[in-house]
Amino acid sequence: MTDLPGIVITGASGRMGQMLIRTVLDSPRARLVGALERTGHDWIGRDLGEAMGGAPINLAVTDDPLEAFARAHAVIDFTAPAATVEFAGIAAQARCVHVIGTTGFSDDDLHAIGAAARHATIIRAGNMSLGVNLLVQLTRKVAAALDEDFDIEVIEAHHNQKVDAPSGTALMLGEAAALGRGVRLDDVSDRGRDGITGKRQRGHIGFSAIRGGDIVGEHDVMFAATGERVILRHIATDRAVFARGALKAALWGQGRKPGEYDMMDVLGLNEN
Ligand SMILES: NC(=O)C1=CN([C@@H]2O[C@H](COP(=O)(O)OP(=O)(O)OC[C@H]3O[C@@H](n4cnc5c(N)ncnc54)[C@H](O)[C@@H]3O)[C@@H](O)[C@H]2O)C=CC1
Ligand SMILES: O=C(O)C1=N[C@H](C(=O)O)C[C@H](O)C1
Repeated sequence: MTDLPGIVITGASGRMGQMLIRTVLDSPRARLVGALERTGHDWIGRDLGEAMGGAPINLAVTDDPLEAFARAHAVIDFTAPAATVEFAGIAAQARCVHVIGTTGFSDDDLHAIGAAARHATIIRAGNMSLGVNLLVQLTRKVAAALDEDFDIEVIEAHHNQKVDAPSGTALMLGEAAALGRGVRLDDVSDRGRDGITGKRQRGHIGFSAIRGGDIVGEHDVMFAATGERVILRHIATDRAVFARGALKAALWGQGRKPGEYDMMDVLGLNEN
């Protein structure tokens, strides 16, 4: 039992944090060794099981990442960009695998994470579900097969608490479409259309974001031509799909050499 990889969950009280804690506690392949929340949060110092509304599990929620990461083999982190950048440096010092599900990073944030990955095993993906990672591959293939007569639009829908747009998944899908077309997403991306936008430009990739209620996560990639449309779609109805993927990544990362990996590596979906 004690030989099982020890996992720390950051953002313990969050939507994903709680799902991840349940997933690790239910797993026969890992053990939960820490739960982290931000300083000042009312869960700090409380027993995690009780804070989640159940029986005590003899594990207190902490706000000290140094102390928590020191006893972990992996940290699973679905929090916010600033926190994740800080955790990347600390996880690298502690020599534990850092699984990053957080989205909404700036270019500077991504640069800092890349620097940490010189000394640490980091697995980062805007979506950890098997279905979305398959959809990414399909998107690249369809974009390569259909020419610019097909306008590409990425449409995503999420719950009303989400703070970033486009979603991390939408950006993964946009990158895949751009790769399939042999262009850079930055050169063809259309975001935030409003007002007199002018006609759509041929070859551009558009993004639209819907926010409402408790939508877990829905993504369409539309290829729209004159007279026909192809639509690739993924609908997540349960956050467990992300948590299972993240735990799989944490276990896959054990003993792996330092570097930045993604879920394609974990799932064996990378193609030559
Ligand atoms: N890659 C994937 O498969 C998925 C990614 N996400 C992403 O995960 C992130 C979190 O999503 P949710 O759980 O819905 O958000 P949430 O707002 O419910 O949870 C975030 C938690 O992080 C905590 N936190 C913030 N700063 C912290 C710090 N410095 N130390 C410790 N804890 C800190 C907050 O207090 C909160 O409890 C978002 O960026 C979201 O887009 C969400 C679902 C799937
Ligand atoms: O914030 C969320 O909830 C989700 N975020 C990820 C994203 O930005 O794509 C993954 C999933 O869609 C849920």
